[in-house]
Amino acid sequence: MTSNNDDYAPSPTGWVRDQVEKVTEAGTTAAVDIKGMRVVLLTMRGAKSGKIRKVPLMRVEHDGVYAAVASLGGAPKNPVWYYNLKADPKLTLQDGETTKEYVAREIEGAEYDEWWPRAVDAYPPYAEYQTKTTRKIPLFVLDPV
Ligand SMILES: C[C@H](OP(=O)(O)OC[C@@H](O)[C@@H](O)[C@@H](O)Cn1c2nc(=O)[nH]c(=O)c-2cc2ccc(O)cc21)C(=O)N[C@@H](CCC(=O)N[C@@H](CCC(=O)O)C(=O)O)C(=O)O
Repeated sequence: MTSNNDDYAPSPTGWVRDQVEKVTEAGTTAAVDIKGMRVVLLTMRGAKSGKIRKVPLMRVEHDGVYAAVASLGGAPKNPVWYYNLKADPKLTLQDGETTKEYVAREIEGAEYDEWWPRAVDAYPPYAEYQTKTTRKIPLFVLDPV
């Protein structure tokens, strides 16, 4: 997946766009946090526009494996990036200064039940978000390429 900037489409959400800019300028996701908790930066392809989309998420990692939580603060609908990854699961994830390629795989059942507590451990507000919606917050495991 190329990431030449001419087809990069910044987030329309100001505070998110600012965090992406800070990470890009500093060259590390350590430049930002949410309530002191760590953030990773996903780069993926827009499902319809084909543009490059950069999506910061809370850092959820276990034994070197990352997960992506499509929480959107417990909103009734999935974030749009969920549909990007369903359409094209190839992405890169930047953690600190390191960026690697992954393929996103939505998980369910026992694997979901294994990963949900890890997500809540990494960012406790996820538990509250899940109480705010009947939508089951989707989880992706990111398999290294
Ligand atoms: C606002 C919308 O964003 P979204 O994809 O719904 O994602 C919403 C949020 O999840 C996203 O902003 C996250 O980065 C917010 N966010 C987290 N969001 C989470 O869901 N979970 C997190 O853990 C999380 C942590 C986090 C930490 C720091 C930070 O700065 C932001 C964080 C958006 O960008 N819309 C664009 C379109 C985006 C897009 O991908 N369009 C597709 C079309 C897709 C389609 O229509 O099917 C395309 O380009 O083709 C627009 O309206 O122009």
